[in-house]
Amino acid sequence: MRSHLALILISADFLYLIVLVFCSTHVFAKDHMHHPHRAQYNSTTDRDTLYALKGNFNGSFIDTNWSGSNCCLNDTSIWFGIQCLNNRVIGISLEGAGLSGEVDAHAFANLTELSSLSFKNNWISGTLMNFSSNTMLVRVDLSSNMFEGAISNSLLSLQMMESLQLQDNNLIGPIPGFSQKSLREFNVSNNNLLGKIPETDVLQSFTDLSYSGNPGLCGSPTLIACNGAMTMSEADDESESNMSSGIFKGGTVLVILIVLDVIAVVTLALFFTLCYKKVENIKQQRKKPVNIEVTNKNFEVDQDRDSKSTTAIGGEIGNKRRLVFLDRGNEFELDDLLKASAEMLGKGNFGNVYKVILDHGQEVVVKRLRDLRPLSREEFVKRIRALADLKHQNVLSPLAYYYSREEKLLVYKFAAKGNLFNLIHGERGENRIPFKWSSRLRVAIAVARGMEFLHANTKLDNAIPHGNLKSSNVLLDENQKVLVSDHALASLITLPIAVQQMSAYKCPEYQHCRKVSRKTDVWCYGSLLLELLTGRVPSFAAPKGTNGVDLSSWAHRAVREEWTAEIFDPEISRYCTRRHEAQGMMKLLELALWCCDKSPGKRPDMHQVVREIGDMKVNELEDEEDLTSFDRSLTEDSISTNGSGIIVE
Ligand SMILES: Nc1ncnc2c1ncn2[C@@H]1O[C@H](COP(=O)(O)OP(=O)(O)OP(=O)(O)O)[C@@H](O)[C@H]1O
Repeated sequence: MRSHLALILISADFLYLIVLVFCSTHVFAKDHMHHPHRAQYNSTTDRDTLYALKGNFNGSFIDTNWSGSNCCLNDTSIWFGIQCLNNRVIGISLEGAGLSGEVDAHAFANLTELSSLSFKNNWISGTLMNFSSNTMLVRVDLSSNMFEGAISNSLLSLQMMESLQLQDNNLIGPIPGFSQKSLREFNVSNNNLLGKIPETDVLQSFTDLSYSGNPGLCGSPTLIACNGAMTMSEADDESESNMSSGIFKGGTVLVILIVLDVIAVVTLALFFTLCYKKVENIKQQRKKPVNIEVTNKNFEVDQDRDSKSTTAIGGEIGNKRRLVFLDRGNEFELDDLLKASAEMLGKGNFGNVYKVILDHGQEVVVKRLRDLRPLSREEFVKRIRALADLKHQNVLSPLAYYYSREEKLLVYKFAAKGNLFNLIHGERGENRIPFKWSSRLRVAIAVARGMEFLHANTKLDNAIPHGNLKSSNVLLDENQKVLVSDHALASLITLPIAVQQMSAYKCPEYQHCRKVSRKTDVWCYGSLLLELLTGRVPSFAAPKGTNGVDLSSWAHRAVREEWTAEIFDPEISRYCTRRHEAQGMMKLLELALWCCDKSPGKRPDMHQVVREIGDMKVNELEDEEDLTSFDRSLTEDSISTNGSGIIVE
C-alpha cells in the first residue's frame, strides 16, 4: 500500500517538474512573440514560408495569386486567403481552392503567429503536418481532403486550440488523448480511425457524431463496446503498476514526499494562474472586427480592401468602385446601390440575394457571390461575359457585375412576380388561387425554350449549360414572362460546393459514376416537370428542415404499378375535365419520365423536348383565366414566405 502511495507521489512530482518546465517555456515563448523587436521570425520568413508552401500544391490559382515581395502590409493581406496582423501571417484560408499535392511536414514551422488554418474542401493528400511550432493556433480545419496516416501528436500541444476539424479524410490509427480545455469543436468523423476513444473529459464531451463513420473506433461516446480494447495510455498505466510493486518501503520517504508535494501543488497553482492570464490577454488582442455588415436597410460592400486593384480589363474597370454594365442603358453607379434601401430576398447557396430600389425607382436584384473558385479578374470577367451574352426572352442574364478581391456582385433585373417554387407550393389554404393546368403547361414550354437556347449557345467547353435548374430559379417578371435564372453559375463555383449544392450533381449518373453532362440538365428539367405535375417538392430542392420526394422513382413506380392518376396534383386534376387536358397531362408525364431516364444516353436533348412539348396546345381561354389567377395569387399575400422565398409551414 505504502509503496503504491510513494509511487503515485513520485509520478506526481515528475509530472509536476514537466509541467513547470513546459509552463515557463510556453509563457516565455508567447511573451517573446509579442515583442516584435525580439522576434526571430518576421514578415520575410512568413512570405518565404508561403512561397515554399505554394510549391507543395498543384493548383494554378495560388501560382498567380501568391506572388510579389509582400504577403502582408501591416494588417492588410496582399495575397489571397491570407490574414495579417502586424505584418505577420495569422490566418490562411484556402477553402475549396482546388488544391492537390502533399504538404511538407514542417511547412508551417516558421509561421509562429498562425492562429487559424483552413484547407477545407480540397484534394490535399499525404500525412498531417507538424504543428508543434504553431502554439497560437486556435482553429484548424483540414476537413474534406485526402489526408492519410495518423493524427499528428503535435496537435496535443496546442493549448489555445478551440476547433479541430479533420472529418472526411483517410486518417488511420488511434485518436490521441486530446485534453485541451479550450477545445470546443472537434470532428474526426468519416476516416479510418481505430481503437478506443480516450476517456479524457474533453474527448468525452463531444457527441458520437464527432466520431461517426470510423468503423474501427469504439468506446464512449459511441455506442460500440470495445471488447477489451484499451487506449494506449490505459495499457501503459497497467504495465507500470505491475512492474513497480515493492520498490518503495518505509514511512520516512513517504513523509518527505508528502511535504514536497504540498509545496509543489501550491507553486503549480500559481503557475497555472499566470499561464491562464497570459493566454486570455493574447486572445483578447486577437479578436478582429468583421468587415462586412448587412442590415435590412442597406448593404455595404467592402471596397477599401481592393485599394491595389486598379487594373483595367479591356478599358472596363479603370475605377475600382465601378459597376461594369454588360449592356447599354440602365446605367447607375455602385454608390447608387450602396445608398439605396435593400431588402434580403433570400440566402441562396451561392450568396445572399437583395432587392434594391434605386432613387429613380428602378428595382434590381443584387447577388453577392460566395464560395467562388479562386478566379483572376480576367477569368471572372470572361465567364460573366460568356453567360451575359446569352440573351433570350426566357433567360434572365445579369445586367452588371462588380469585381474586387474581396467582393463579387452580380446585378439582375428584379422579377416582380417571384419564383415558380412559391407558385406551386405557396400556401395551400382557402385563400389560394389555383395554379391551373394551362398555366403550368405554359411555364413548362417557356422553361424548355430557355433551356434549349442555353444548350444551343453555351460556348464554354465542358460546361453544363445551366447546372442548377430548379423551381426557385424559374422567375416571373411583372408581365408574367417566365425567366430561367442562375444559368452557368457552376463555372464560377468551386467543385466541392457545386457538388453539395447544385441540382445537377443530384442526378443518377453523378451518384453512380461522378459524371455530369448536358443530359444532366435534361434530368433537372424532367424533375421540374414532375414538380409541376405532382405539386410535390423534389428531394434535392427541398428547403432546409423539410423532406422532399424522389419524384422520378415515385412517378416511375406509379406508372409501373398502374396508379398514375393518383400522382397528379389535385389542384390540376380537379379542373382538368376536358379530354385534351387530361391527354396533355399524361403526355407531359411521359415526357418528364423520358427526361428522367436513369441512363443519360436515353434522355431526349432539349431540342427534342421543345418539339414534343410544342405540340401540346394551350387552350387560349383557359390561359386568359389563369393569367388572372397568377396575378391574384401573388398580390393577395396568399403566399407566406420567410423572406427567403421559402415556404414557412
Ligand atoms: N432577379 C430576381 N428577381 C426576383 N427574385 C429573385 C431574383 N433572383 C433571385 N430571386 C429570389 O431570391 C431568392 C434567393 O435566390 P437564389 O437563386 O440565390 O437562391 P435559391 O434559388 O434558393 O438557391 P440557389 O442558390 O441554389 O440558386 C429566391 O427566392 C429567388 O427566387
